[in-house]
Amino acid sequence: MGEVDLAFFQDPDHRPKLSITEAEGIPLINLSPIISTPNSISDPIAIEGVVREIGNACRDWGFFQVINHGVSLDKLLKIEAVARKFFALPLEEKRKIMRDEKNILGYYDSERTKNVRDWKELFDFTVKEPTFVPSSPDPEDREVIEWYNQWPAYLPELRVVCEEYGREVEQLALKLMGLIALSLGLPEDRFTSYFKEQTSFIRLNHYPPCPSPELTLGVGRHKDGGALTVLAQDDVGGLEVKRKKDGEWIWVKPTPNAYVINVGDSIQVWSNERYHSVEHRAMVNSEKERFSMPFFLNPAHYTIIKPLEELTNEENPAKYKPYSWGKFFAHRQLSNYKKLNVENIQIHHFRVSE
Ligand SMILES: O=C(O)CCC(=O)C(=O)O
Ligand SMILES: [Fe+2]
Repeated sequence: MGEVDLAFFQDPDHRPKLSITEAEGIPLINLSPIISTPNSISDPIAIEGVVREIGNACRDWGFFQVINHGVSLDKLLKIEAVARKFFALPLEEKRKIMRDEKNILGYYDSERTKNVRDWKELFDFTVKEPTFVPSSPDPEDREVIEWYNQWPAYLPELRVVCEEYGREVEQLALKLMGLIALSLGLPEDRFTSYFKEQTSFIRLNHYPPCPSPELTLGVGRHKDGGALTVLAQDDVGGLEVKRKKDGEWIWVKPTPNAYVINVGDSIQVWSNERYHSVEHRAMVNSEKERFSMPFFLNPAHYTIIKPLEELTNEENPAKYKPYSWGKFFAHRQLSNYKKLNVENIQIHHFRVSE
């Protein structure tokens, strides 16, 4: 990536501010009471405390960080190191495993968010191989296709390290869904069946230094469409979250060996807006490259997403009409390739008007 092309310029309203606000940061939650180690005894009071903290964070912020999360530091360090090696490969090597409209997994360097180019390159891989997804967003089209991972021939360790890491971070994501269910007064396994044939994937993001960080973003403002995102970021920082109470963009200060967790659109709908999926974006800077790694926990493609019956009643009727996760997801993926003239699909398109 050399000179900054106009396609990367954000509209003036959406350009990053260079002064950083981190006065009231997102909550930091210690998961040690729920992560069992061979000698630990689970303490119901401590677990209740964690559930309460998670519920409050989901309600007030839609974002939180977790420490003592059970993912081994060794696996995290290994994947960070191999991600650096991968992005340092010559472009022609990376482009050999380029993703496209049909084979969506692999390398990509021209992603758009809300039709503006993001200053980044990425590598996507799925944790369930193959992953079944609808072939198109068209509701009449019943065809389902299979996604397979693509791995670079010159870096065989990438596959091993990514697969090992994926298994651990998936456990953390599912555990968090259990805690979120409890925080909503539901059984811990309330969401489990939605993820049997999950469409989750992991993304390795590389944000190279950018000569015009005041005009561009590494990822433009957006909400994550799935259930939950479990993000590892390096110590450079750049993630910003739109604070619910006043709409201010807040810098998420990197915490060593912590994950940043955010509620996705699906939880907003399932919870009938007890919890909200919140906008976020990633800034770039002119000096340092940055790496981040989100795990997007997504339901099976055939999941119909709608407010849970347990959380709705006559006084609090469902705020959303049911929609197919697979078709929503297929629509989102397509918009990464085609410059759309209309707004990308959003959950508010299914919102029942009040
Ligand atoms: O890199 C980051 O900090 C955020 C990435 C992100 O929000 C995304 O990929 O959805
Ligand atoms: Fe995101």
